[in-house]
Amino acid sequence: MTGRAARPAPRRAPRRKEHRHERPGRPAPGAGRLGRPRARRARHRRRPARPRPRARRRRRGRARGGPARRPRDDVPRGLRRRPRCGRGCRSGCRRGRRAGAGTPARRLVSRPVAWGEARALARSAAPAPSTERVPLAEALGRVLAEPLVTAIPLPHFASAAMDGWAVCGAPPWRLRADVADDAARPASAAGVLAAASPARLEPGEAVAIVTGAPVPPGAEAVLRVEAGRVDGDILEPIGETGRHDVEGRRHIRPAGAEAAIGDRLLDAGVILTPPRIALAAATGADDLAVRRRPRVALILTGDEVVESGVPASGEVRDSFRVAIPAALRALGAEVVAIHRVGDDDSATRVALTADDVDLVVTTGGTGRSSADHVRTALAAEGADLVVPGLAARPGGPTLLARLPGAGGRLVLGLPGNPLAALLGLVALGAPLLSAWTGTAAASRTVAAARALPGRAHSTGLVPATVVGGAATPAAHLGSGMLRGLAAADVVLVVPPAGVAEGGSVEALPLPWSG
Ligand SMILES: Nc1nc2c(c(=O)[nH]1)N[C@H]1C(S)=C(S)[C@@H](COP(=O)(O)OP(=O)(O)OC[C@H]3O[C@@H](n4cnc5c(N)ncnc54)[C@H](O)[C@@H]3O)O[C@H]1N2
Ligand code: MOO
Repeated sequence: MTGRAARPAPRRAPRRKEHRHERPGRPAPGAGRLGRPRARRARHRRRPARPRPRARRRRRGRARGGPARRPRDDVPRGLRRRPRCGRGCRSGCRRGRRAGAGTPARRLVSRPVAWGEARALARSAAPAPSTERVPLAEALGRVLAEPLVTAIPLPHFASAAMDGWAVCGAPPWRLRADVADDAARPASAAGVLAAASPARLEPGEAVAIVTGAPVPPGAEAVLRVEAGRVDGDILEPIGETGRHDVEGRRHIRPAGAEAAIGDRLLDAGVILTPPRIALAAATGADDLAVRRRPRVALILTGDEVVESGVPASGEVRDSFRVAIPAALRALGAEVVAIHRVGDDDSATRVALTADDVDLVVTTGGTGRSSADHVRTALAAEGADLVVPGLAARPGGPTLLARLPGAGGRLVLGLPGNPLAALLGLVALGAPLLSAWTGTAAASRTVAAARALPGRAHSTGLVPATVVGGAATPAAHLGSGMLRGLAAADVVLVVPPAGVAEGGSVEALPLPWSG
């Protein structure tokens, strides 16, 4: 799947996985003693004739400082590590297995779930959206839970759109002495309201006014200050501009021009952007009903992962601690706790239930080697697999599980390979969280700029750029890479049959591209 063969010797305690599919005497090219097994690719090869001696496994376990392996009997039957494939493969393939009677089907069947079904399962796993009220200052990016209906007209009084004079009838006008220039300038909203009932203008009268101030009843236009000339108490328009202001009855904003009382200004389910928050403020709102954000704990796994600086040979710089919380936030969730656990079963179990959260997201460790603990930890906690794996590449090992207990906390298990993890988030995290926060799951159709080959039995997830409605796959799309996704606008969903050049293909939005 990925170029994981050549992992050089690490500086710190290295991460090692069992080479379950390696043929004895034929090490993967480039794989040193500490190399990750290239042989993971060989899903259906036969097991080695002679399994690794027990003593060696124990030594390796101690060297990594990890706990002794959990006794098999602690692990529910459905998720035990044991040969699953009729051909002796132990990679998790369930070919040739028969489901045992009386055990929940989802636990037994770890066959990857087809794309559409997996997304539907993720949507239906979400609880109904719930609501909270937040001040406008905290509403940015939140999902509006109730329509915004205005209780006042917008604007709620007729006002001047320009600095100048409110005029009534034909020029010349007599400037009313009762209101001086400065007196017309409201010092505050209260000033505007206090000035809201100036005396009625009669034909042939004008009064000085500033932008935003209430126009007196009877005003027919505002003559801009640069388009009028005052001589004593007589006001006249200057040239074409002045005549245009007056004859066009310009520069008065009538009350209710934007909205009448009771107008629905925003629908429930929209994301609150700066102009939407400003619109809510204009109606007089101080807070808004928004969908509660699911609270998320993030668990980063992997002994080899380092979180700062340039990684030494054999170390891998963490790609997720910052990126995944940001992506989850864009999807409407909030990461409230982050745990780093090594390749350690009991630490993974502890982290799964450590926080008071609605959802746990894990990264890495979704495989079935001795260094991967997400599935065994879930099994030991009695979790039910909602989506055991995805018939899609990259991101195939992505899983969705539910822990037992009153809350039925969900766990989204993302693969460790960076592209696979982020696409797993798009694949299952996006539908889960869009149902959870009650937002519309958006996708569109684009044309394939070139033929997109399909892959038997699985959906291809292809980051692509879109220009003029035509999508071109990005370069650098290896499962362990990030350049392609960093350059992409969308993710194409390529069915197993592939897509011909010019054919239509579904394009999923990237959560972070708004
Ligand atoms: N025998 C098989 N081997 C593999 C299969 C398979 O079906 N059979 N599937 C492959 C696929 S596809 C994927 S994807 C990976 C998933 O592996 P895991 O989820 O167990 O992830 P790890 O093994 O822990 O790590 C994989 C890779 O990702 C790197 N990693 C982990 N965490 C981070 C991080 N925070 N930041 C950056 N990179 C990270 C890790 O160092 C590894 O290089 O399994 C295949 N194998
Ligand atoms: O490396 Mo895996 O398919 O890409 O999830």
